[in-house]
Amino acid sequence: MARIKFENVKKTFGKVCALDGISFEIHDNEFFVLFGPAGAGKTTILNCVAGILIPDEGTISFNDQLMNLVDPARRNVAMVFENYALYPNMTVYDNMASPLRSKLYKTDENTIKEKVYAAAKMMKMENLLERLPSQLSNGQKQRVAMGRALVRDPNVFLMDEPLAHLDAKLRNSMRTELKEMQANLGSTCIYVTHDFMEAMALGDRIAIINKGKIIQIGSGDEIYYMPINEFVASLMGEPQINIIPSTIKVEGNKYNLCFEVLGKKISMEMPVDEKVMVKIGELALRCVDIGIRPQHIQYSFEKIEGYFKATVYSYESIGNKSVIIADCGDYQLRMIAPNGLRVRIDSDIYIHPEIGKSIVFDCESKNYIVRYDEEAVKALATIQEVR
Ligand SMILES: Nc1ncnc2c1ncn2[C@@H]1O[C@H](COP(=O)(O)OP(=O)(O)OP(=O)(O)O)[C@@H](O)[C@H]1O
Repeated sequence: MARIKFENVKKTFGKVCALDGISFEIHDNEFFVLFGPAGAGKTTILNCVAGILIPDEGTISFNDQLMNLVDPARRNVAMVFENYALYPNMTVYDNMASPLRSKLYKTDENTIKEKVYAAAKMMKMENLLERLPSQLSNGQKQRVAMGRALVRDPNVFLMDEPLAHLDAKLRNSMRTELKEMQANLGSTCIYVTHDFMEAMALGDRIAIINKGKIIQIGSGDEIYYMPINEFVASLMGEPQINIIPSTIKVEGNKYNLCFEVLGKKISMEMPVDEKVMVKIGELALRCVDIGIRPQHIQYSFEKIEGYFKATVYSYESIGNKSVIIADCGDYQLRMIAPNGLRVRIDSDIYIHPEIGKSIVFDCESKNYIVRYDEEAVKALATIQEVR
């Protein structure tokens, strides 16, 4: 298994800059997730590790050994793709055995049998070995593709959205199996996904990629609770974080948060949190974006003191819960609600954001400034690292 290091790696395709001088290091045995929007550069990173692409600039090394010019076949990486890439006319057994029968890894048939059966056991598909790919479900095909990667002892597993084609239930169970498998093998794994839940569930660390740049690297909790900017905050969370453009008015030792809802000025006293107050004072903050997760917005359909009035824009189920979106004028607020409520679109809704759980962003640069309970969140991230 390997430590993998990128230093100032740049890769362009004509005028498109797919990787814009990125640097990062993946630890030995780490499950490292690449997470970001379409076209961010995630697959290009995998292809550079595999040797399918050669960087224009910068270096890639495995365990401090320079890899830029090493042939893909000699890098000993195992790739698992979204489209499985199985040989249609070979049985599951032969598909799984195929890497060990290649010229480079030529292995005797007894050893192949041992390895194929061990991988089949791990992927719980011993009963499928005689079937052809056409006789398998999508989930089973994906297991074969993983099993085929497992028969070798690769430096690194590269997985490009391997669960994307599976239904939600299977995706959940495969997620758990994948994590278990990786822990058992003690392997380095680079995993690309668009799915926030998958990134959180699998990644020892997550790298947020956008426009060929690494925006933030950290544990799921670290990035979720302390996103470096509003872009990262909006990627990390479903439904997306709410942003309320606000100003801070200081009256004596009171800090009031002022914002508009449907043309009406609202003022809420900011709860006292030493770190937040010190930052506001130090930076003389006046204009901020307040980030609040949907689960931290209280609502009622009856008037309540301290709640402000907005209008219901939509109410939609997202599985085992629903999301109410309220129209507040220049912006909308998302909040979590149970399924099965009788909610009328355009009706009044009374809202109370829990400012004491919010994140404060700079309204111009959109960068993170401070959050409530920052010390507790940092401690949580440290506990994770120690684990
Ligand atoms: N062979 C290529 N020729 C031209 N442009 C390419 C090529 N491969 C990738 N690109 C461009 O490089 C950028 C990064 O692509 P990449 O596939 O790495 O993104 P991604 O993050 O994996 O996206 P997705 O999540 O949609 O798969 C994109 O703008 C893409 O269009």
